[in-house]
Amino acid sequence: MHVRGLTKRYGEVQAVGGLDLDIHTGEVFAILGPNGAGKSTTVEILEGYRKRDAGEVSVLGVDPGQATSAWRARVGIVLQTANDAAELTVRETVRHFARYYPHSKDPDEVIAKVGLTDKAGARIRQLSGGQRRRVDVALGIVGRPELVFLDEPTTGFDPEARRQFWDLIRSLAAEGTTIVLTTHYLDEAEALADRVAVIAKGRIVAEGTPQTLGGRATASARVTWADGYAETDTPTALVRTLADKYDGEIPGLQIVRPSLEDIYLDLIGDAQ
Ligand SMILES: Nc1ncnc2c1ncn2[C@@H]1O[C@H](COP(=O)(O)OP(=O)(O)OP(=O)(O)O)[C@@H](O)[C@H]1O
Repeated sequence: MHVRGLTKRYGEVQAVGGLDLDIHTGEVFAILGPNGAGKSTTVEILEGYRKRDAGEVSVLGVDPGQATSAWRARVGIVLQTANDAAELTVRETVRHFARYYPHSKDPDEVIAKVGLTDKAGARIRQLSGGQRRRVDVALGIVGRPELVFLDEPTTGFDPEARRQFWDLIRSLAAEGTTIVLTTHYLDEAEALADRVAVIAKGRIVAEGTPQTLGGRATASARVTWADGYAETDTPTALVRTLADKYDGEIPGLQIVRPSLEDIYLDLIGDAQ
């Protein structure tokens, strides 16, 4: 996926202002950014659901602005469940969607994969919010897409459901599916993403692996021990000195690098 100079305005609001992005086949890519940063606008343009004002966009080798039904069948989009499906059962809904695609997966396998086998006969309206999100995901993947877009997929999930969902994403990724997700949960980005991009005010302000984003891996470390603390770029040297001083184990030793959230908040703060 290749994006250059992507621009979108809504009247006076510059939602996306010259955004460049490359997402590689088979990777899990997370798009982070504060409310109103332009994430949904960008993703909707990539999905072919929104027109851009300017810029070059290629998704699976096709301009989504000129999308054909053959291209759409290769792209999985996880939307919020439409309420018109409320009276159908989970199995009926997934079967119904499977028929839209030329090479769809077995609906019962997909239901099992999202952990809804026990609820396959339940009506959509009888499901909890988290269970409905799983139906959304089932509908997004039943067509065997090469690329899946997930917009804030785990909002409203309980911790166990989030972990199960992460496993599902990992298993999709292991099958070679490219995954683009937006999320406000930095632990989710860290757990799932090969690479992340931070968008602020319609532009990418940083891009990298969750481990190295914004200089995270080389950022100064905070070393704390029983009798003191220090911020240092050379924690190993400090630990060596302390080990000599204590002649062995350093009491209460902790070495902390900035979390992804620390880095993210710095990046967002700088962009304001
Ligand atoms: N249909 C629209 N008409 C007018 N303005 C819009 C429209 N959609 C989005 N915007 C504006 O464009 C900007 C970017 O919105 P967008 O929804 O892309 O942000 P986002 O990063 O997805 O935010 P969130 O994290 O809240 O979902 C915001 O200022 C928003 O108010």
